[in-house]
Amino acid sequence: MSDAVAAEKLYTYEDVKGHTTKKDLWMVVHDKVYDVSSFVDEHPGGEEVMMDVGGQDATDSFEDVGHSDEAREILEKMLVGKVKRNPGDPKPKTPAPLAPQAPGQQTDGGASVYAFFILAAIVAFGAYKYIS
Ligand code: HEM
Repeated sequence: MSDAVAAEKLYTYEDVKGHTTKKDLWMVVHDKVYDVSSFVDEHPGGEEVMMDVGGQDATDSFEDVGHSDEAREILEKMLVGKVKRNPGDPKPKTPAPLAPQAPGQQTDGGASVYAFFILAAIVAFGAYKYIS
């Protein structure tokens, strides 16, 4: 089935919950439904963790590991549809928004500027020693 067609299919959490065995394992990641049965055995992180989230929303577990782009490509190939949310179902998990930067707060950019000056001072000191 092509991704375009698969993405049109809607499944409720009730539907997803019915697929929790190793041979028939579904999970939800970012509100999309995946049939990961073919991948359980090959998962570099082991089958146990996959079984743990079978039939459930695995977004947090998947994202917490910091999976590679390759892992995401594998995931997309197993897409079977989208979640149809009913009242009481787990809330959608959207990508973590970039934290708004409070004024005066130290930023990563600030930290690297700091590191640059330290480095520059070391180089300057080295050059001074070399010359004298
Ligand atoms: C169907 C969804 C998943 C796919 C396609 C997938 C794919 C992969 C791939 C390709 C790797 C190798 C490293 C990388 O490329 O990032 C990996 C590693 C890993 N995965 Fe997953 N994964 C899935 C779900 C999960 C879930 C739900 C967990 C739960 C915690 C998990 C835990 C891990 C861990 C701990 C590793 C690291 C293994 C190691 O380096 O020793 N994965 N996964």
